Amino acid sequence: MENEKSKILIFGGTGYLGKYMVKASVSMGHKTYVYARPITTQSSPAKIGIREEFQAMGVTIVQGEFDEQEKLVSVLRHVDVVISTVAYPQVLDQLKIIEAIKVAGNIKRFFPSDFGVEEDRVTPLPPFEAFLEKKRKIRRATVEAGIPYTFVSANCFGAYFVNYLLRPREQPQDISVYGSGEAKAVINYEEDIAMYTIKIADDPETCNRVVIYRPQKNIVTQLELISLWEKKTGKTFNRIYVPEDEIVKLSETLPHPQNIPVSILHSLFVKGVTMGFELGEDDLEASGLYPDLEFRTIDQLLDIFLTSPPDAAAAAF
Ligand SMILES: CCOC(=O)[C@H]1C[C@@H]1c1ccc(O)c(OC)c1
Repeated sequence: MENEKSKILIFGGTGYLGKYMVKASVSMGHKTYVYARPITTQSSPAKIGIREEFQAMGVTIVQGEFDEQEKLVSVLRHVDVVISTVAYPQVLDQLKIIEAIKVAGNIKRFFPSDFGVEEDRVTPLPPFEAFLEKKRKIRRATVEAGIPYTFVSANCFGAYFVNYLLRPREQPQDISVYGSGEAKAVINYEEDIAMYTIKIADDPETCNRVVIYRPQKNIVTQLELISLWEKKTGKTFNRIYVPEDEIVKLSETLPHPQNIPVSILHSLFVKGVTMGFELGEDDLEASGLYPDLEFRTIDQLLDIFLTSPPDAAAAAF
């Protein structure tokens, strides 16, 4: 039927953003599949638990590796849309997904694992540049393969960075401020990043486009974020400023991969790259696309932290 909801396959579905993506896909009525590495005796209880949770939600889990092309093609033939949220170490494995999509021939939209800064419009410190170069390689391979795509820049994951910057569970007296603390950053709650992505998946207007998630109310500086948190908690924090030249020095002296997160901090909160370019008339900005959908504001996200704080996480590099 024409307006039947797409069947969605998620790679990285048991990972940090992937879990939000799977839940959004199911809650928005899509038949949802997850391609995940086989469970082994080394698998963590959390990885096992999330699969049981997904199965209880009616998610179809297909266990396999990226180099099992026949299995990839077979599961691709059951779906319409592919969303990849694989972590950085698996970014280049997406070349195998692209090859399988070419063989399958039926995929109507592919979202490679972007979801951060708009990687084609930033020039960060070398360690982050090398990280983004791998993501750009996947974007170019997707276009080269003629696969219908949407490239998403969702900017800063809200729960991730509230935990990273404010460390609410530790209730610290001191909070680090990178650079002046006055650079603007775009911070979106992961649940909304997932919901908008699922909505975009079935929207023909967003095919072969870059979509930027930059709602006006979610643009904030570190100092504004800290002040808002002080107001909500009734606490005051010491701002411990980390000068830009110290951050740059760390990006040059720390061994790989520790030099990557410090370079990302520099881009996001010293240079303010998520607000580093004007949206042009060719750019699609998500918050204006669907009147029935709204991003939660930073204020609302901090309220969530007051009542049921999301767990802290650490990206893999
Ligand atoms: C400061 C530590 O940074 C991270 O842990 C990684 C997950 C952050 C990230 C990685 C890649 C990105 O493009 C991005 O854009 C906001 C953010």
